[in-house]
Amino acid sequence: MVMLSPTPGRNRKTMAVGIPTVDLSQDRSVVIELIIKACQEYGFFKVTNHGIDKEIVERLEDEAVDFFSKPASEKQRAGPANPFGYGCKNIGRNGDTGELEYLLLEANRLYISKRSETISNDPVEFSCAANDYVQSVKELTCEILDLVAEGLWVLDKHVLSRLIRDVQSDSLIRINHYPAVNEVKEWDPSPKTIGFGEHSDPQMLTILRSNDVAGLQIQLQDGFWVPVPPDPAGFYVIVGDALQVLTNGRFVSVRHRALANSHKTRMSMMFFGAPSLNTWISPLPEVVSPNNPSLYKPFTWSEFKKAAYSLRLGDTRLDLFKTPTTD
Ligand SMILES: C=C1C[C@]23C[C@@]1(O)CC[C@H]2[C@@]12CC[C@H](O)[C@@](C)(C(=O)O1)[C@H]2[C@@H]3C(=O)O
Ligand SMILES: O=C(O)CCC(=O)C(=O)O
Ligand SMILES: [Fe+2]
Repeated sequence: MVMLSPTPGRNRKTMAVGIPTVDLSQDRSVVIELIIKACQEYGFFKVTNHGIDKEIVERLEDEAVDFFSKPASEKQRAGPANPFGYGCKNIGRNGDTGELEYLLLEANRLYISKRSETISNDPVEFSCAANDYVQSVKELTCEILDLVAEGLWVLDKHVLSRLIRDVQSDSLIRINHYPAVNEVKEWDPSPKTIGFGEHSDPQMLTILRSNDVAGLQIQLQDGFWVPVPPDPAGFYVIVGDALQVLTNGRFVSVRHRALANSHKTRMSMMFFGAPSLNTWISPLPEVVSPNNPSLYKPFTWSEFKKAAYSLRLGDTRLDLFKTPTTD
């Protein structure tokens, strides 16, 4: 990873850094080592040679382009997002806003089929595209979680992926659409229209894919923001709060944000891998020892979600679940 000096100019807190990239076709032991390192240092990496068919991605992307190009009154039929459905500018229930519109859906087959009726004039087409995409990215999530378990020397190699494969899994899919900005102020060397404000994802793992328009940034542990170059052929992997807890803080849930100051429309699709609502979340026994006691109180995914939804987007909700001795 090459570290360059901070970008000169007014926005000093942005830095050009190479994003860790994992070619999944490499030798398994190499892949595991790279993933563990990236999750510990950044909570973020890109995967290439992931095996997901380009056509599956493009079908959902085309469906999303059709949806977002509809008149506002038609899109509202799929909204308002509370939290699921079509949302415009409002994020969550506590006053957060951004320069975007989105579709947020539960990532299960029946739910998507039902919801498709308000999203598309051809609900079967939308539903097939979304369900095929979910199935592919869910498989990728599980593959990565199995590699993580192996890399952490966890005895039950599928302990993490089983949570996502569970039929009751609370995983979500989100498609964000950031409209093009007509007028980028020429005099401003670092325009910063916030599309989606800084936050960490509450779930275990997020798989993000975008079109070829920039905007995503991740925050390093020293506070610097790093722009992530868009790569429509790759997928970005984001460690979420739940995986930070399961690994007892060895992995970091990375803070990230999306800027919306491009002349071109940006579109991103996220799969948020989460366990079922009644799953207990606490560090895996293999990452806890007398020298390394649990940093978090056990909680259910439902309790954590409730806390997340009662807070603002940028709040560090994990603070509420730390064991008293760690403060
Ligand atoms: C402001 C909020 C939006 C959010 C729920 C929350 O209260 C805090 C977490 C937010 C977030 C961030 C990652 C995902 O985009 C999301 C769907 C999630 O699970 O947590 C959003 C929530 C949302 O937009 O409903
Ligand atoms: O749209 C993006 O690129 C990021 C959005 C995001 O982080 C989210 O929806 O949780
Ligand atoms: Fe996010």
